[in-house]
Amino acid sequence: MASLNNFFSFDSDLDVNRRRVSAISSSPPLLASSIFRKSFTFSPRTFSPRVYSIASDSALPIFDYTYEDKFAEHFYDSFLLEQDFGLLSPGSEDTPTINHTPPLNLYNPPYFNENPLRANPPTTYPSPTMTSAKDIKPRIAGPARTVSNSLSLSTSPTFAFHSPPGGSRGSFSGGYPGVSGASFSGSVSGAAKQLKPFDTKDIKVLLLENVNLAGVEILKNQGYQVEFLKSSLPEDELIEKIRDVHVIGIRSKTKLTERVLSYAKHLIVIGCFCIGTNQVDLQFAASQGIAVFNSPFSNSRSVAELTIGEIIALARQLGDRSNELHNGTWNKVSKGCWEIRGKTLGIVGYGHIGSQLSVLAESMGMSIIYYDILNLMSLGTARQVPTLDDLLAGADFISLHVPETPETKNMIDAKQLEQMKDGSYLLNNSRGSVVNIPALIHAIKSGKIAGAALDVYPNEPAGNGDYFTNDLNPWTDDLQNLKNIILTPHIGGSTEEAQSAIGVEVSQSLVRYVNEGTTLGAVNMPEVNLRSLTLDEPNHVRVIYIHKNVPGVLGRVNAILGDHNVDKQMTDSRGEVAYLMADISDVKEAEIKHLWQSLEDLSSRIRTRVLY
Ligand SMILES: NC(=O)C1=CN([C@@H]2O[C@H](COP(=O)(O)OP(=O)(O)OC[C@H]3O[C@@H](n4cnc5c(N)ncnc54)[C@H](O)[C@@H]3O)[C@@H](O)[C@H]2O)C=CC1
Ligand SMILES: O=C(O)CCC(=O)C(=O)O
Repeated sequence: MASLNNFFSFDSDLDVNRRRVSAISSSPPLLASSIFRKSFTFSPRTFSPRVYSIASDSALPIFDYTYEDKFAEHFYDSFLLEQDFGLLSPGSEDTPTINHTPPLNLYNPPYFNENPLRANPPTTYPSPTMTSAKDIKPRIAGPARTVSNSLSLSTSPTFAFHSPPGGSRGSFSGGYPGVSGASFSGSVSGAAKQLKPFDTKDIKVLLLENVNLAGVEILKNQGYQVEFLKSSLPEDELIEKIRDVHVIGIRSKTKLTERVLSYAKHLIVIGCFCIGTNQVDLQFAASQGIAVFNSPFSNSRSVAELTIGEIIALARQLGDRSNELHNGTWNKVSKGCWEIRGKTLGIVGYGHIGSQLSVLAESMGMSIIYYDILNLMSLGTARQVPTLDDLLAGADFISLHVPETPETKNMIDAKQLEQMKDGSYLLNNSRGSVVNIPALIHAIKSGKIAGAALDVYPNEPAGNGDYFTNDLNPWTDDLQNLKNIILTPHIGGSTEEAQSAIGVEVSQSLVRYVNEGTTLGAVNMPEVNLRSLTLDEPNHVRVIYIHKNVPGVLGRVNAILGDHNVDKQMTDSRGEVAYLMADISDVKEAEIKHLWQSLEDLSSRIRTRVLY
C-alpha cells in the first residue's frame, strides 16, 4: 500500500450535508478528482474538489463534496478511501507502521466517517467552576514545541500563501508576481515567471471614460496595446471597438449589455474602475467566460466626505446664496437655515460608504439611524431601524447609499417622500434609478422637502459638455429651476486620491487575470488562485478551463491533463459557471496546441486559456 498517512478534517463553515476530505498519498501524483469523476458523475455543484499538490512526489487533495444520499456516503467509505486512493481507514489491518503522526495539526476524528462537529453533545457537562488565578511558570528556554512545516502547507489559498518567495505584494513597482514587467529584486531562481497566452500575440486593451493614468501606465508597462478614450462611446461605436479587444476598462457610464458583449468575441476580462457594476450584465459575461473586476471601496471615503459637505450646504442653503451673489444679489438671511448639530441623519444602505458617513456625521454632533437589508453592526452610537418606514419618519436628512438592484429601483417615490418629515432633506449619491425624480420635484415644489442633493441621474451624458438638458431627461429644466437643490455631475468618487487608487487596483487585477488567470476579487466568477509559476519551472504550463457547472467535467478534463504531471490544481464554481486552474509540468511547446484543442472540444467548454 503506497499511502503514508490519511486524515479527515471537517470544517465548520461547510454546509451540514457537505464534507471535506483531505488525504496525503505518496503514490505518484494521482488525480483523485479524475478518479472520482470517471467513476461517478457528481456535479461540481455538489462536489467541488480543490486539489493542491505540495511536492512532486506527494499530493494533498482536499475535496468539498456533498452527500445527499446513502449512495454517496457509501462511495466515500468504500471507494475513495480503500480502493482507488489506496488510502487506509484508521485501524485498518494494513496500516503501515512508517508514520502515524499527522503531518501537521490535523484532526483525527473519534469515529471513522463521523463529523465530530455534528456528533451528539455529551448529555452531562461538568458544572462550571471558576479556578483562582495562579502564576504561570516561565518555560525552560529552548523550543518548547517545534512544528515540522517544511512543506509550508496552508489550507487557505491566500495571496500571501501563493506568492512565490521574493514576490512583493505591497509595492506594486517592486514587482507583484504576474503584474510587473518581471523586475524582481531577489535572485532569479524562484522568481515568478511572466506567463503569456499561447494563442494571442498582443493583448489589446480599450480604456474608456478617462480612467486614471496610474492605471493606464500599469497596463502599458505590460506591453499591452492600450487605446485610451476620455468618454464612453455610443453603442454602435462600442460594438465596433469591442470586437477586437481582450480587455476593456470602463467606469459607470458604459453599458456592457448582453447585446454589446455578444460581439466581444476576444474579450476575456472587464475592469470597472469604480464601485458599481450594475452597468455590466454580470451573468451574461460569466456565461461567456468573461471575468469582471471592480474597486470595491477605493472611492468610498470621497463619497462620504462629499455627502457631509452637502448636508451642511443644504442646511445653510449655500448653493442658493452662492448663486445669488454670483448674479450680484446680496441676500443675508437666517430663515430656514440650520446647524446640523443635534439633527438626525438617516442612512439607507450601511455599507462601505454609509458606515463611513455615519462616523463622520456623528463626530459633527448628528444622531444616526440607518436602514439596511442586512443586520449590521452599528458604529458609534448609530442605531439600525427595522424598516425603511421607520427611517423615513425619523430623519431630518436622508442619504441613500444602496446599489442599483431591482429592489432599489424607485425606492424613494411619491409615497416615501410623503412619509418623510416636513422640511427634511434628501441626498442621493448612489444611483439615479433609486429616486423617482419627478416625484421629488413635486415634493420640493410643495414645500414638503426643504432641499435635495443629486449626484446621479437615470440618464447621464457620455462625456463632459452641455448635455444636461431635457433631451437627456425630460424633467431637467424643472430640476434646474428649484431652490436649494445641489446638482453635481456624478462626482462622488471623483477625487485625485480615489481615482489613482482605483486605477492601480483595477489595473493590477486585470494584469493578474490576463497573465496568471487569477480571479481573486472577481465579482462574477468563483475566486481561484494558485501560486505563481517560477522561472525554475521552464516546461510548466498553466491551464485555465472555464466551463459549465455540470456533472462529469473534471473527469474529462483531468483525463486530458493526466498525460502530464499536475503540480497543482484548483477548481470552484459559482452558479452556472465553474473555473478550473491547473499547473502541469513536462509539457513541450509543440504539445500545447493539442492540449488546448482537446479542452476546447469538450462540450462543457466556455473558454480555455493556456499560459506558459
Ligand atoms: N456617486 C458616486 O460617484 C458613487 C456612487 N456609488 C454608489 O454607491 C453604492 C453603495 O456603495 P458602497 O457603500 O460601497 O456599497 P456597499 O455594497 O458597501 O453597501 C451597500 C449597502 O446597501 C445595502 N442594501 C442593498 N440593497 C438594499 C436595499 N434594498 N435596502 C437597504 N439596503 C440595501 C447592502 O446590504 C449594503 O450594506 C454603490 O453601489 C454605487 O452604486 C459608489 C461610489 C461612487
Ligand atoms: O467615478 C465614476 O465614474 C463612478 C463612481 C461610481 O459611481 C462608482 O464607483 O460606483
